[in-house]
Amino acid sequence: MSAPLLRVSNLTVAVPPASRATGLRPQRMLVQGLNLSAEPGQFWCLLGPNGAGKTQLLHTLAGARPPTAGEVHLGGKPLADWPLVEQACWRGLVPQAVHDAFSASVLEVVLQGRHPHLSRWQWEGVSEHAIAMAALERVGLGALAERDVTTLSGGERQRVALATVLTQDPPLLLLDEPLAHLDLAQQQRMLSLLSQEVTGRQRCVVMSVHDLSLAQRVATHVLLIQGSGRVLAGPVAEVMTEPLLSAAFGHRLTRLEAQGQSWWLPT
Ligand SMILES: Nc1ncnc2c1ncn2[C@@H]1O[C@H](COP(=O)(O)OP(=O)(O)OP(=O)(O)O)[C@@H](O)[C@H]1O
Repeated sequence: MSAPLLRVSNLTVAVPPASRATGLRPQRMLVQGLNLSAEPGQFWCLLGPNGAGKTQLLHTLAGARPPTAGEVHLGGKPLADWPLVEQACWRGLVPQAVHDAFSASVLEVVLQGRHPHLSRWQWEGVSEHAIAMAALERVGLGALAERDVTTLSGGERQRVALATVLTQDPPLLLLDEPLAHLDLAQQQRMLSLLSQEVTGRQRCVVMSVHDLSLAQRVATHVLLIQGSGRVLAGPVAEVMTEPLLSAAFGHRLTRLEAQGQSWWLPT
């Protein structure tokens, strides 16, 4: 049997204590003892209140910060054993916000997604341009290919970040609130695009999101950060229940069924 795409064993993610006057206090546990396996064709939504640890967990899964304890395996190999360039062929991370320090065209930025696939001195060629342009068309920004990326709106920049990870085309996509700046129509468009990647191309997505109704629509599996290091990981029907979500968010949440879909409302 082949190794899972992503395997997390006994993972702990902790940050320094919240208050400065706590020199001797232990670290604050965001995630403690997490185990999970994620496979191609699965769409994981990462849920939890503000400050719960979604970003820290995604960055740990991406290898952008070391685990406090435990291990992350990618394709059967510890993350730390992957050379960085090969790691980038396996997983892509779209951070919550991107700050562009320099002017560059939108196409140049999206083309960076191909860099892990090129050898050290190789320039992007016709096929790299075609892949990058196709990704830009998919996010509806083909017409902005020549625009300076620093002139984009927040929602446009977020779609450029998605086009970049589509151009990178890793089997595992780690996305930190990729819908946050998008209007309702663009949210639907990007979600169906990501679902196509999962169901049509057997990619695996792990995406943090605050809109529970959107999560319910696409998730096959859910990671729910419950506080004090507890994280529940499992199939969507087992984790997205009224008692579990209400307890995690500290507010009563109700699921309504309408138009063949589930809608989550605070009550
Ligand atoms: N270097 C650090 N030192 C101390 N605390 C930190 C550090 N980095 C992150 N934190 C804290 O860790 C917690 C988790 O942060 P994280 O960004 O992962 O939350 P999140 O679930 O993504 O929140 P949001 O929904 O608001 O984006 C927060 O309380 C944050 O203040």
